[in-house]
This record gives sequence, C-alpha cells and structure tokens, in this order.
Amino acid sequence: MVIIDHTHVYRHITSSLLFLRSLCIHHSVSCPTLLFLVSLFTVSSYLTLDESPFPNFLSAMEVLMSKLFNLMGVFALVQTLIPPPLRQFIDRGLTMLCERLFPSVNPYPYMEIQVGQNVPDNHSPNELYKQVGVYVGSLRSALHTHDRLRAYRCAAAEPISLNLQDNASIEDSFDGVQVFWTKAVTEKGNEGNNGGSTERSFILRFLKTDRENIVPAYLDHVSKVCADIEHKNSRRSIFTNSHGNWEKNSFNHPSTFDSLALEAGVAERRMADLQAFSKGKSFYHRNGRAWKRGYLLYGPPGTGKSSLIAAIANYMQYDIYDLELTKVYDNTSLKSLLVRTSPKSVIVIEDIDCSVKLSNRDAETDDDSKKGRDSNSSSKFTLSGLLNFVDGLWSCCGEERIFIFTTNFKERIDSALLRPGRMDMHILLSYCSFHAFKKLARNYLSIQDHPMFPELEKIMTKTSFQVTPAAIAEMLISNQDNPDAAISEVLAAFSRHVDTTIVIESASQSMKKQEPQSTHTQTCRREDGGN
Ligand SMILES: Nc1ncnc2c1ncn2[C@@H]1O[C@H](COP(=O)(O)OP(=O)(O)OP(=O)(O)O)[C@@H](O)[C@H]1O
Repeated sequence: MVIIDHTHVYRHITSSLLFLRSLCIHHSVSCPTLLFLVSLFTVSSYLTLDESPFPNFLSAMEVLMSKLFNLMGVFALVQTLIPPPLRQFIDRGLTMLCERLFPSVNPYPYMEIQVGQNVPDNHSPNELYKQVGVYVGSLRSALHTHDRLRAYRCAAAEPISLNLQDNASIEDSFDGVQVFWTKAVTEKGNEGNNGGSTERSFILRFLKTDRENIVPAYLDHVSKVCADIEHKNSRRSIFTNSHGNWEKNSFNHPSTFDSLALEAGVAERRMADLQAFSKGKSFYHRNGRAWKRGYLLYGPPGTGKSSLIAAIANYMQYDIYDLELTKVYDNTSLKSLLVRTSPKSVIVIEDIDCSVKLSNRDAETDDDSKKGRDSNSSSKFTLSGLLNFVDGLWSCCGEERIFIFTTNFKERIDSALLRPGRMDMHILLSYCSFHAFKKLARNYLSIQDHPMFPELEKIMTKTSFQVTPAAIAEMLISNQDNPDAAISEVLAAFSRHVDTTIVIESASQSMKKQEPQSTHTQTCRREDGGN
C-alpha cells in the first residue's frame, strides 16, 4: 500500500507554482514554453510509472511534481546557457504554434511595453527611459527584495540614487494592479569587437487584462513621481528681475519653521495650510479656482517676515521669484515676468508699500492716478496691472504658486490688493513674546529652561516695552557660549525699560484722557531710541 504524505505533495505543488510564476515574470518564459514542459513531464511520468498513470492520483501527482521540480532546475540552468536571442526565437515560435493550435486560449497573458534609451526615429534621448530609471530606483521594494543594486551620484552635492542591476526585475503595484519592470540589456553586433553595441531598455510587464488600467495612467504616474523626486532633489533657486528677465541664483537660506521663533501654534498652522495647498490640485480645479495661494506678512522690521518666506520655500521645496517692482517698466513686462515663473514657486514682493506708489485707488486724484499710473516714476506699471498679476486671467498660467507680499504698514496697502483671493491670509509677525524667546534660547543657546526664565517671563509680560526677535537674536548670538550672560543681558534690557514704560504708560493714559493716542506708537518710539 502506498502511503502518501499529503503535506509533501502540497508543498511540491505550491513551490512549483511559485517557481513557474517567477519564471514567467522574471525570465520571459511564456505559457507555451511552460505548456510544452508540463506536457513533457506528464508524458515522462506516464512512461515511468509502473502501472497506469492514475492508480492513485496523489502518488502520481507527487511523482509528477518532483520531476517537474527537477526539470525546472535543469531548465533554469539551460536557460542561462541559451543566448537570449535564441531563447526569444524559440519562445516566439512556440507562442505562434500555440496560437494556431488553440486559438481560443490566451497563450501569453502578459503584455510588454519597452521603454528604450533613445527615441527610435530621431535617436534623441528618451525622457521616459530616464524617468523610469529614477522611478524604479525609488521603489522601496528595491531595497527589500534585491541583494544587488547600483548606486550613483551625478554631482557632488546631489543625493545618491539607486538603480537595478542589468537584467534584474522589480515588482510594483498601481491601483491594485501588479506590474513588473525589468532592466533589459541586449548586446548587439559582434561581441568583443568595436562594432558591437549594448542596447538598454526598461520592460514593463503586466497582465493583458489590465491594459486599460495601466496605459497611460501608470506611465503618467511614473513621470509624475519622477518629476517630484527630481524637484525634491534639485537645489532651490532664487530669481530676481532685471531688464525684464529673471536672473537666477542658488538659494541657500537655512531658515525653517523650526528655526523661527513664532507664537504658539503659528508654525503648525502655517505648515498644515501649506500641506493642504500642495495637495489641493483637484480641490482648486473642482471649485474653478486657480491653484495659488496669497499670504500677506506684516509687522515691524526684524520680526521674521523674510525668514518666514525662506522657511516656506524650504518647507515646500519651491523656488523663489523675488519681484522688484521698481524695475518693472509696465504691465506688459509684469505679465511676461509672471508667465516665465515656474510652477511650485513662491513669488515675493517685499515691502510692497515702499516699492512704488501703489496708493489707495479711491484716493487717486490726478490724471495719472485716474489712469492707474504711478505718477512718481517713468514706469507705466499700474496698480490694476498688479491686481491682475495676482488674481487676473494671467495669474493662472502656471500652477501651484504662492504669492507673498510683505509690509511694515498694512494700512498703507490698497484694500483691493488685500482681499481674499489675492491675499488669502494676513499673517502678523510681531514683537518677541516669552514663548518666542524660549524658542530663540533653544535655538541659539541650546537650552530648554533656565533659573532666570520665571523672572524674565514676569518682566516681559509686565512691561509694554517690546523688542523684535531680531534684536533678541543679536543678544543671544553675542553670548552664545555663555547662556547665563545671554539671559542676563536680555533681562537687563527689559529691566532698564520696565520703569520707563510704566512712566510712559501712565503719561500716555493721562494724555489719552485729553486726546486719544496709541501706546503702541510710544513703545515703538522707545525701541527705536532704545538702549
Ligand atoms: N521670528 C523670528 N525667529 C527667528 N529669527 C528671527 C525672527 N525674526 C527675526 N529673526 C532674525 O532676525 C533677522 C532679521 O529677520 P528678517 O529679515 O526675517 O526680518 P523682517 O521682518 O523681514 O525685517 P524687514 O521688515 O526689515 O525686512 C534674521 O537674521 C533672523 O534670523
């Protein structure tokens, strides 16, 4: 009696199936070849069995599978010995034979798309080939499933990129569909002679039934991911306008949301807003809005407006276009500058109230003003030109852009420029609070707490004397190796003013009774003449 170990048989079956699958996928073995092999096994099993082929189905299967398994090993060995062109020839022949014999059976369920190094007609480099290389190297599965990868770096400052070894394959999925990439390398011409050449390509393989889901959506996805990676890896640039053109420079400002001393929760809210913006393409399009965002940063000098712009650009990994309005000749050149900005960029106009005379439209009286012109200069550039720049038909000729205006005097800016849609958020950057001070102390002095903190907090909340983060930063920098001295200096600066402030405040209050006046103006004046 034959005792059959069922587990043994199942294990054979499973491993054989897995082996078949991997042969199909990674080694371009088509179904006809496999059908041929399996038939060969069946016949050989039939011949080698003592009795009828099916005296006991499971024992027959066991024999069959063990033979199949052995032959697969031999096949894999032979496969390495057969040159690829001959292998492809045999495969094609068997595929055609199979299609003739069994027209209703799909002998090769996979579809392949070859992405070559060059465009076939004009031999120019195939951009998609480069993109696939970047994409495939970025797949996380590459690190986990491959023991051998290639690493390269194009320039010293660029990050390291990974890529597949020649003839290696990798699996990916898109919208629930499984696809496989193979980095194919074919030798052409006489090997070893100068006339021979190497043809490289990526081959995308997926089930024919998935073709509708894959082409072109998946290839578009590959291009997009590659563009994102390249954008992320590229170095930031800052552009400034000169003679109607943008001049490019590399942007290395180190400011980040972490290095900024802001009020509690401000950095987090800004980052959340920026994140929502960067992911909001479909939201903006669905609602018929141009995919752009406008921020007005206002507050006294030295409160971090420029630093916040740099932090935003670094956080979003956007380039900066620093628009100098005094160098813009007319509305047409403004428009042409706008058209030449790239997507994923921050367009900045600093100190918008001082750049050119863009006074309140309602208050414009003379002839030039009626035409919307800046009467103080030879410029034909107008306020309405600027309004259209930020939120007109031309403002949406590039996508994913952030407009940022800064000013020390928000009240001087025309309300039309500040309305939502142009400046969506107005962000006040103000004098240094104790919360912001602690952040500066953490960044500049590397301390989280200090015995003098409670006293400093008390004084900072008690006095209306205000100091900008820039001024505090200076005190900390000059004592960066000595936290005690640094905190003492800040404490002394506030203590010196605390009495003065009380005097000024009480004087101010008594004056207010006669004629209302801003305490804020008093404290600012004190700071100007400070120390
Ligand atoms: N909130 C802040 N957090 C950290 N550093 C700051 C902050 N504000 C100012 N600083 C420091 O002070 C210096 C000046 O800041 P910044 O140029 O950003 O100020 P600003 O508001 O743009 O000034 P202005 O209105 O004169 O252009 C920078 O070196 C920056 O490091």
